[in-house]
Amino acid sequence: MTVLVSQVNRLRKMKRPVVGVGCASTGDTSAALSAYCASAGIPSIVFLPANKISMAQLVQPIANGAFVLSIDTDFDGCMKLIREITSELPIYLANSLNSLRLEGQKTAAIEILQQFDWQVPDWVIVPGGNLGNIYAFYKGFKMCQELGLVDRIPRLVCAQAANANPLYLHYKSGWKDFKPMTASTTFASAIQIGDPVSIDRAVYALKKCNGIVEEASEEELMDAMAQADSTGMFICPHTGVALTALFKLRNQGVIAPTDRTVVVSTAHGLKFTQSKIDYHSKAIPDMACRFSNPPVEVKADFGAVMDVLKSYLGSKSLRS
Ligand SMILES: N[C@@H](CCOP(=O)(O)O)C(=O)O
Repeated sequence: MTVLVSQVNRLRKMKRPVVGVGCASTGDTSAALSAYCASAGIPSIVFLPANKISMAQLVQPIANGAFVLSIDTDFDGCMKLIREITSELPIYLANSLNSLRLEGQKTAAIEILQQFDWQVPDWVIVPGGNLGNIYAFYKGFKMCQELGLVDRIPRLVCAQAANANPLYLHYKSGWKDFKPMTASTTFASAIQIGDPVSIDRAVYALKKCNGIVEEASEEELMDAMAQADSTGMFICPHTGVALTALFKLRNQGVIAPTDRTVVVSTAHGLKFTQSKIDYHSKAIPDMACRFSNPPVEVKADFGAVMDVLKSYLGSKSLRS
């Protein structure tokens, strides 16, 4: 996002008619846009689907002084509106159909290679909603290959929530006609997108790298998130979707035990505390919440606390 906002800053200094920068968002793009615009002193305008993003996501553009429109539609409806509005008003569109976003996003691929000392991973798994990221990763890896920094590129996996899986269905149909859909509610709310703007670029990227598309049910993604958190991470539900893809592809033998695999994590878990609390309280209808860790309620009494602790420690020593 800083690449795009820096460019807008430059355009404004050249007296080009850009009054503000706008985006439709499921919560993360809007946070980044409003922060960088606030820093640069540029007005930001964000279109958000009403009641479909977390409180922690909503508060960021509000706090950063963006003009926030909470619109009674889903992300795809917001996206359609912002495209129409930005073609009428001098507002610069910041969603990932803008190639400046992709230029910034592709640096994640370069960082992966650099952090692996230019050893190419075998697989990179990326959660997919509006689908700018999956194309940007391909573009970054391809650029490094063309520059001679690496001699091959990884196979990419795009991971979608089963409730918002137009790319997955397209892949499973053998890349026949793409059918946009109305995405259903998913805990992976940032990828609750049925009509992704970068569909053509994503398909191109996946074909070029012999890529795969996987999907995760609500239970699978929440279980994966809880399992990851129990190792000391604190991931978002979208990363849970990507981890599910890893589990599935390992189980199918597609990804081998020795394959070096990167799972891309796209948001901080603290943005999604409500769904984590609901999971650990087993408060999600029709979900077993197999890895839940509910808090134990106990009286403020020494004996009562000793009892629950002894029982807890006993279960631990039995296991070890
Ligand atoms: N998940 C995104 C959706 C918009 O995607 P973009 O990459 O086109 O900005 C968000 O957080 O808003």
